[in-house]
Amino acid sequence: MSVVRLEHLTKTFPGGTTAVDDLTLTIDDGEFLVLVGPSGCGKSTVLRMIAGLEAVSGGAVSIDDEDVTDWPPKLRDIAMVFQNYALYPHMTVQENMGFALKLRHMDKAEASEKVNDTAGLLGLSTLLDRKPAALSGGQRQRVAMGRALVRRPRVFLLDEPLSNLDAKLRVSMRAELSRLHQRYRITTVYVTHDQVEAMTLGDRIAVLDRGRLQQVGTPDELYREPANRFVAGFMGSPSMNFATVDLGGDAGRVTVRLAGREFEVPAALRRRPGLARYLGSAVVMGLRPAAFAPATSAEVAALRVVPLGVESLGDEKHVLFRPPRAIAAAGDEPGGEDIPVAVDEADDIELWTAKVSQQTAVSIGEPIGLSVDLREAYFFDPVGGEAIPLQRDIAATAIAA
Ligand SMILES: Nc1ncnc2c1ncn2[C@@H]1O[C@H](COP(=O)(O)OP(=O)(O)OP(=O)(O)O)[C@@H](O)[C@H]1O
Repeated sequence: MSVVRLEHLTKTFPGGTTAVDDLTLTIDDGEFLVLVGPSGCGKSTVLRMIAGLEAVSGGAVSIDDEDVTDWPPKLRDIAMVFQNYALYPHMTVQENMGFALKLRHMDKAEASEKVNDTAGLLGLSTLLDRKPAALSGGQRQRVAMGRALVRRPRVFLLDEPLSNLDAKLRVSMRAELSRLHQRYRITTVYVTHDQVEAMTLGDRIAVLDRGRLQQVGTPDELYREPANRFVAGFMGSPSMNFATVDLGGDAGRVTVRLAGREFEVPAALRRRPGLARYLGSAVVMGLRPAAFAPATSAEVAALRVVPLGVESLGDEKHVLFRPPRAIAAAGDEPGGEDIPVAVDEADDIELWTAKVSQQTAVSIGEPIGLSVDLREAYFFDPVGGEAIPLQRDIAATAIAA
C-alpha cells in the first residue's frame, strides 16, 4: 500500500512566486497519475515537494497516512527519474543500476539478481557491461528507470523522462512504461507538458494552471467533460476552437449565430439544459477540430472559410482559418427578437483548426465549405470560464436542492 496524499500543498519561493497554490490531491495505491500543465505551472515543484527535495511553504505530504512533510528525501522511499537522467558516467550499466542497493548494503548475490531481473525486463541484459557514453539516448533512459525501479520504491516520480528522446522512441518508451507499471503497480506521479503522453499513460490526469489544480479525472473525463475552458483547451490536439457567441431562442429551441448564420443547438446535446440561464446573453462556445467536416453541397449549415494554412499529417489534414465572425445577418436588429451575436475581438487572433480527411481537396487561399456538428459543441461561462454543466449535473443539483 502506498497512497500519497497532498493536502493544501503550497510553495511560495523567496522571490514571491507562488508556484503551487493550495493543492489537495490523493494518488491512490498503484495508481499512475499524470500531472500536466503549461510550462511554469508548478509541476516540477509538486514533484520535488513529494520527494522532499523542496521544503513546503504550507500544507502537508503524507504517504500511507504517515506525515512525511518534514522527512529528508532518503527516508521517504521514493525514486525519482529526471529529464536529464544523470547516470554515473564512470560506472557500467550494472553498477549504475546496482548503486542504490550497494548503498543499502544489500547482499551482493541478491543485488545482482535484482539488477539482472530488472535489466531483463527493460531489455538491457546485453548492455550490462557498457558505460553510459556507449549507450543511445533511449538505452540511457531505460537504465535511469531501471536504477529507480530496482529497489522497488514505494513511490515512483518521473519528471518529463521522455522529453529528450526522438518521437519514435518516445512512443516505444511510453509503451514500455505502461508495461512496467502493469507489472509492478508502484504508485507513480508522472510530470509532462505533453498532453498525448498524459492521455496515453495516466490512470488519471491532474491539470495544473498557475499552481492551481484545475481538474483531476480519467483521460476520458477530462476530454469529454472538461471542467473549464482552460482544461478544454489543454486536452486534445489540435486544441479546441473557441468563440464568444450570443445564445438565442427559448427553452424549446436554442441557437447560436456564426458567420451571420443561425445554428440550432441540437436537443440531444447533453450540455444544452445548462444553457437555459444564458439565453439572450453571451457564452463561450468550444468546437474541437473534429467537429468540422467538408460540407456536401446539400448541406445548409455550412461555414465558408478561407484556409490560411494546411498541414498534411499523412492520414489527416489540419486546415487553419480565421474564426468565423459571429456577425448578425443583414436585417437583424440588435435587441430584436433574434438576438445578434457579439464577437470577442480577441477570438480573432487565434486561428481555428478543422481536422479533415487526407482525401479532402483543400489549398491555401481557396475557400471551402465546412459543416459543423454542434452535437460536439462545448459551452463555457464567458466570465469565469467554467463549463456550463451537463444534464446529469443539473439533475444532481436539483435533487440536492
Ligand atoms: N528555485 C526557485 N526560485 C524561484 N522561483 C522558482 C524556483 N523554482 C521554480 N520557480 C518558479 O516556480 C514556477 C513553477 O516552476 P516549475 O518548475 O514547478 O514549473 P513546471 O510546470 O515544472 O515548468 P516546466 O514544464 O517548464 O518544467 C515558475 O514560475 C518558476 O519560475
